[in-house]
Amino acid sequence: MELNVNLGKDSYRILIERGLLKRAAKEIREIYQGKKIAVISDDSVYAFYGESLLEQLKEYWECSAVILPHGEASKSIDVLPGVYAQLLEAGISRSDLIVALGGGVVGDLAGFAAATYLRGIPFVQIPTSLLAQVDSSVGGKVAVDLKEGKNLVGAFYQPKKVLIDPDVLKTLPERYIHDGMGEVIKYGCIKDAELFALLRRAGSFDGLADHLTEVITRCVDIKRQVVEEDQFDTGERMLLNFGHTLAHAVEQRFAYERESHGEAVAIGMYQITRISEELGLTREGTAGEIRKILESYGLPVSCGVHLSELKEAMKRDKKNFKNSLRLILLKEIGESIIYPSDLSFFEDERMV
Ligand SMILES: NC(=O)c1ccc[n+]([C@@H]2O[C@H](COP(=O)([O-])OP(=O)(O)OC[C@H]3O[C@@H](n4cnc5c(N)ncnc54)[C@H](O)[C@@H]3O)[C@@H](O)[C@H]2O)c1
Ligand SMILES: O=C(O)C(=O)C[C@@H](O)[C@H](O)[C@H](O)COP(=O)(O)O
Ligand SMILES: [Zn+2]
Repeated sequence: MELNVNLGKDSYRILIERGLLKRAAKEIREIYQGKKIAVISDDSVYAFYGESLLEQLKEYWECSAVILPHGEASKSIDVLPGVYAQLLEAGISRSDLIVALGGGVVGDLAGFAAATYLRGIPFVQIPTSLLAQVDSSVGGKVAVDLKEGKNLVGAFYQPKKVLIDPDVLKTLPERYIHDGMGEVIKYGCIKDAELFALLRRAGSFDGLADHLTEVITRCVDIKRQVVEEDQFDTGERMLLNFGHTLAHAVEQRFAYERESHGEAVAIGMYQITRISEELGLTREGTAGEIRKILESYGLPVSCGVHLSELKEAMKRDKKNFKNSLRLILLKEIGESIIYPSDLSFFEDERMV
């Protein structure tokens, strides 16, 4: 399966195919004929796929590897100087290439390093987690976290190609299968009632086995369309942030150590829909449907925190405009809207 992201001079192809990782070098050769490649990965992913990828790449290029500890802590601004130093040490120049091999943490960090090192060098995404395959590897949002909030330093910087091999999900720990399903369910909620129904029928990730490539493709295709329409997040693209105003605040509240991103998005989607349904902004019964599907895919819907504890972080949401929050709400499953509001939408004493 092949999709083309049409963004003028920043256009690129996304390939989705089982076994694709085994011919990554051939695919990269189609867009890159330079001298050196630096692969950025994390220790867990590298242990499974790093050496065999480097072996392939070494047939054509001089290769080096930057290997970070796995986990969200590696997506910190404090990690960047070490990454830049290793790129310099390997002699990576503007005409060389970075390959991001890993989940969303690696993809976001390596993409931001690529956007900023020497004022920008090209990069390729090889996403290995479900979340990265359905969401983070596409669209060019690259970023690092600050202790004050998620993704607060970043750029819009598109990859030159995205290589998605669903076979690598066989080694993904169960927690991160669930985590990725948070974003998959998000796509159903905001834009694709049919996808939501398919997920509900399948009932669990194992039940989706026969549809996995189709589900990944469907999510990526929604993201492609949205990004083509609004690359820089000034309108339509904000819909992809459904659940994220609360999610990012929950992640920050526990210093990125407790809820994973997909878990926090699950909590955010359910809780904001619960409130908007109470306010009569969302069709009755929607929050219950979201809760049911999230739970069936092993995701949480609450985290035992008062909304008052999340407000400082929500003030830093990137969608905020002139002191007003822009919330993403559902009218019903499959139809989302941008709803201008303020912090009074979130009652201090409510527990989420
Ligand atoms: N840029 C975007 O548009 C975008 C979209 C969604 C999420 N994100 C970001 O993505 C990050 C979360 O990404 P994630 O959920 O992939 O987390 P992650 O990158 O930490 O990966 C999860 C865990 O799975 C391991 N792993 C990954 N692939 C594996 C594989 N195939 N086999 C074995 N282990 C594997 C990793 O080592 C890690 O321990 C968050 O920082 C979030 O903000 C960005
Ligand atoms: O691509 C987008 O746009 C998204 O909002 C996708 C989100 O799933 C993702 O978590 C993104 O990184 C959030 O962006 P942010 O601008 O809220 O930091
Ligand atoms: Zn997200």
